[in-house]
Amino acid sequence: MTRLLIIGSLEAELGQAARIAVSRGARLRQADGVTSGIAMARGEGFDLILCDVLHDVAWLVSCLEAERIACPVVACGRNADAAAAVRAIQAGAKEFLPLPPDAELIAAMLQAAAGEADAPVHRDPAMAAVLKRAEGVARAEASVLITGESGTGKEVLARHIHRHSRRADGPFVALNCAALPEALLESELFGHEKGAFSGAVAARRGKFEQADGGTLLLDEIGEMDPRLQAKILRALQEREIDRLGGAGPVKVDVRILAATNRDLAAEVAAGRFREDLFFRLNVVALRIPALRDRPDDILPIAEHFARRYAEANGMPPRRFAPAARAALLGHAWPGNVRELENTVHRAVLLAEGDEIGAEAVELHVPALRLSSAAVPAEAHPARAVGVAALVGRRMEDVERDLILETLTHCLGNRTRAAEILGISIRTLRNKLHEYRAAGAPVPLAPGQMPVAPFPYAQLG
Ligand SMILES: Nc1ncnc2c1ncn2[C@@H]1O[C@H](COP(=O)(O)OP(=O)(O)OP(=O)(O)O)[C@@H](O)[C@H]1O
Repeated sequence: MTRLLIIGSLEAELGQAARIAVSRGARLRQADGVTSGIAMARGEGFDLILCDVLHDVAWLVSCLEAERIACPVVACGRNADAAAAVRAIQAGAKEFLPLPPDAELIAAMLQAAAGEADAPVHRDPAMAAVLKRAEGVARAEASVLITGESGTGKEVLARHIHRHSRRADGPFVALNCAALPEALLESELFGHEKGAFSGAVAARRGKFEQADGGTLLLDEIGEMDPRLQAKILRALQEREIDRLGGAGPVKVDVRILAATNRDLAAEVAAGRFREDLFFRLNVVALRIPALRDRPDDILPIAEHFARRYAEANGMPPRRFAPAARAALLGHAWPGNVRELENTVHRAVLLAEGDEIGAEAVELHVPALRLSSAAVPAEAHPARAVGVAALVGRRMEDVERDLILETLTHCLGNRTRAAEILGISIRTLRNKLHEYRAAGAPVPLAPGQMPVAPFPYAQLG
């Protein structure tokens, strides 16, 4: 069920939108203004916020960002209000919904917000077996530990489990445990009272409370520090949590799914992960195979994304030419489905003609394999590589591989890659020039067209 917050008066057209949303199964809350809307969003989780452009959409988006409340905002307004629509999109709204509302458009929006479009696409027997097992355990209440390389679809599988569970009508809440420093992660998980620490200007419910009656996915759980691991264990055992600065425990009814690309058993053996929490989470274990180990999935998933990105860019759907299919099938996909998605997205934009040809399918040589025989294949992608695996390699090779891999991850976006790497754009460009001169494949910048004969041979 999609949890929808409407900011604006429900009289007239917005009320019509609300009725359509409810008839499509959304759970609706309404706020009269941005301030009361933010207060609600702090307390409960929403999948989508619909905000009338009569209110300050830019302020709404920046408040959500400042409070790290991840929720897409769709602005809506009367048809004639084109300037307001442009302003809303510039302010960070995901889309603009013209009023009076179109029922199909609202249905599509709700579906996208609920992540329903991302039901796992599959054809390979290896993946079918994982999904069958997942559906089998979905209706139980046990915790599930989902493992797999980065980008294999662990979150997609977690949503699938939620949808097949008895909690399907409750919220699905996901939190990436690696994305926040420890102190923030703690208040994000358990919430805090007003004044619990400097900067806690208002009380806030944590993810556990937001997920009450539903499912909480703790992504990248292997990155969580031991003190928080102990708190998670207590939440699992006692079914209650303590808000930071709170007066007493709060009961929560949450099913926990955990995901990691690490080998948690090895982390336990190394003393970095609590054994008791591991056993508690690992009641059911699901391992998603790497994409290269389920080759029959490659084309169906590629076709799925080709359709989706053509539609999103207002282009007609096109098929892959035989040579493009062969190229997709022949690649090792170290970045798994995420890499395939990015590759297809780019191919849809680059392809000219009636079919998507091989020249539009840019496959990056897996950076970590460029130079080193010392790094085992399963050590890819870079995030999964322990420092020990790098021993024996030259510093400048590791640096080059890291830079190229980061750039690939950012779809060639130099600014973003430099930001992630913590270097200046100028340094990045200089290095890319060097690599290109040495014959390494440098990913194109977005919008940069490849020149024959070698699509990567571009200025950095
Ligand atoms: N079977 C699939 N069908 C359709 N889309 C998929 C499938 N598997 C993954 N995706 C898409 O690939 C991308 C990566 O998936 P997801 O975020 O679930 O991976 P992950 O394993 O959780 O990654 P990470 O380890 O980085 O957290 C997402 O955009 C997701 O929608």
